[in-house]
Amino acid sequence: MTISIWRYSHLVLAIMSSLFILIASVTGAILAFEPISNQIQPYAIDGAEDVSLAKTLSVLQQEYDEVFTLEKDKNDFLIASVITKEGESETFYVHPITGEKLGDLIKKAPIFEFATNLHRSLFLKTTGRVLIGVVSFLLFVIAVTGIKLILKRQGGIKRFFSKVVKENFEQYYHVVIGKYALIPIVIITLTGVFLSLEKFDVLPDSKISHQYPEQEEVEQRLLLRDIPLFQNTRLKNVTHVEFPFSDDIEDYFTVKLNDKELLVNQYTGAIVSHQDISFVALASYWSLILHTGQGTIIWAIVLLLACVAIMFFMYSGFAMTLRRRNSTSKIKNIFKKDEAEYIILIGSETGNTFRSATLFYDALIDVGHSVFMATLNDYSTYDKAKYLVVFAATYGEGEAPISASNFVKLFKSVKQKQPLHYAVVGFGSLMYPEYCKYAIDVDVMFQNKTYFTEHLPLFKINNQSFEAFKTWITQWNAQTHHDLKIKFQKPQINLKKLKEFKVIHKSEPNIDDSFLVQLRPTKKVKFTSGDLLSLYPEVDFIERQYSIGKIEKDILLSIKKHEFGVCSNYFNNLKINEIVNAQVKHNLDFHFPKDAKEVVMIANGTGIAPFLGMINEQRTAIKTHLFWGGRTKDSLRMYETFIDAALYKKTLTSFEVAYSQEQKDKFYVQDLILNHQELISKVLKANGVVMICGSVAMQNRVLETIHTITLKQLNTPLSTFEANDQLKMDCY
Ligand SMILES: Cc1cc2nc3c(=O)[nH]c(=O)nc-3n(C[C@H](O)[C@H](O)[C@H](O)COP(=O)(O)O)c2cc1C
Repeated sequence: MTISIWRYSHLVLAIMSSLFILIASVTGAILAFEPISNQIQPYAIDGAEDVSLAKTLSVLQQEYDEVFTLEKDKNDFLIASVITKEGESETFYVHPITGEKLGDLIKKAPIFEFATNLHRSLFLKTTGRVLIGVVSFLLFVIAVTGIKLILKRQGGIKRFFSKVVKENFEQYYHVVIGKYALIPIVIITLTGVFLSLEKFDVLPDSKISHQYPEQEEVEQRLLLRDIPLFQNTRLKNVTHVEFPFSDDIEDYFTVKLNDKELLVNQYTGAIVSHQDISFVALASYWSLILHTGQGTIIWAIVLLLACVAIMFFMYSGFAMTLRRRNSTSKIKNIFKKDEAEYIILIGSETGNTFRSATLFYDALIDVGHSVFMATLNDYSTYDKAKYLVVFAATYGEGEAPISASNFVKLFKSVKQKQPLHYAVVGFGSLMYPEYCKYAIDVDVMFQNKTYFTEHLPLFKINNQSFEAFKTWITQWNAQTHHDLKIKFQKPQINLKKLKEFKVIHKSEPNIDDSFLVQLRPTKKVKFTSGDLLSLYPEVDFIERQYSIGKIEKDILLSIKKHEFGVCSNYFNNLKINEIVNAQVKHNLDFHFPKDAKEVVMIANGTGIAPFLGMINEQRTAIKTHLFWGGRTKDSLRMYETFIDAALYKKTLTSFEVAYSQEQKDKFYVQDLILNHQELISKVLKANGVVMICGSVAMQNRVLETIHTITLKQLNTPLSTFEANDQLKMDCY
């Protein structure tokens, strides 16, 4: 619930101030170019910072008839105001060592002039300045609530920079960019507020006033270069020097340094008055630098990127809100709650779970069932229902998502009139210690009510995996004797992107109907083991993906033939030298981790293909262990040459196999993992990586086993290793 409050404030403030934030960020981005373009002007002199004030002042005195001021501008260039030997009064950039004129003062370009006015006051003078000040403050609050939301999402400060789960483009980049841009945005907005307050004289007065003690007349005047203060002061500490107005002993040099202002007797060089610059003046100085990027190209670039990030946040934030609204308001039931045989109830916070629920709803409707879909918060009695299916995400720390916030209460008070079959599908993320906790709680609630009978055991889905969802549909079909077809959106295929691959080898299907295909690209194609090969059969142009093992320059695929499988039969009927049109999709998250010390690979069935490539490709000294689960010894045969070659080359350290059908008691790859728990915990503890490829059912069992192992051996939940990017999975 707390998450919703933070998200709500974040959104409401963003909507309220969106137009102004847009103006401020666009103009801010333009203005960030001003310090950059100034800095590339040739007025900065190498080593000038360490030149003594004595040197510069005396050279100016020699070169010009009279000197009024020497000051550093916002770009850290030195400016002198003088009367030249020709009697001209001039102000220009000056060389600190030779005293020569370097150039005329930079004039502000009209675009920067315009952008500055719009940025500061929207051309509305005081009203505009107040508005911008308020918007700056609102943006500060938005950034702070954003940081709070990221902390909640990532699971605390320690995990702030750890991996972000990608559910969709906008959500992913909103969080990823947010992690890096929010701190600069907090700085920009706070300094913006400060600068606004300063303009309205709200801050304590920071003006310096000196006491002027009476000075005794002296006969001799020290040369400028002999005045100790000037000798000991480097230009880097000076901001402004004003020469005495006349030769009167009571007219002084006024020297402004970074942290103080001094009056210096022009005859004796004595410091007549010394005043420290106030905290407010110092804060004002730094606010201006941090807000405008004056004098530093790097910070100006950071400011520019932060402004661009704000514009992206506006787009992605609103896109996410629209998506959330669309998915929740999309429920358009054909049947009323008391007419339907199937009831689908959804618990979702950000709307993604609605996607799977809607696909299931459509599939049931397509085969002629009466279905009613609602949120868990709308839980009620259902007169004709026989099945109740819950799709529930988990939020906070194992808590209910917003559309299920009231469900527990309702469940206690609503009594169903007839017995119902139930199934719960949990949506969560392995990044969180309380993986799918809310769905687990809901499942237990059903178990404890006598009028509910379990139709399917609780099924957990990690990161909205579509492959896992399809596995659940297969289980549903088997249990219910349905043939539900999930209609997923056809990805847009660009036929031009398809490449040609020649068939080099194809094995005959083995005892499990699995076979190997070796393909060679006809032209140069970049790929590595773990990438995916996408095919779009002409029947439906629906994408089918296969995990690639790279053997030399060829692609090795391991494919299981399904009786009516379009693609698997297509592959099985291929002849040597035939051409396959397909596209390589890079799967960066499933590449071999070249910087890990030790790697454990776990696969079942055809999931071994990418690992066959990795163990043969790998040339580093990374210890690599492969665990594989298959049905019988015959199942392994076609992979043996690759495994033996890798063991011989020592690119594979160990290979362990679990056969489910070779002995009386079934033995699966997860049992094998349990038998090697010391190795698993040792690898994870040493920052090693565990890679899993194969069926979703195997993946779930293996993850449960590893979770038990890490809890027992390392007292750490699996989520810690997932957040640390030590788990790489590609399951289907
Ligand atoms: C702040 C936050 C907290 C989360 N907490 C958990 C959690 O405790 N357990 C879990 O399994 N998933 C957790 N998740 C992951 C969500 O359940 C997962 O992203 C889900 O797919 C979101 O579905 P929805 O878009 O329908 O709300 C959390 C996500 C966020 C952003």
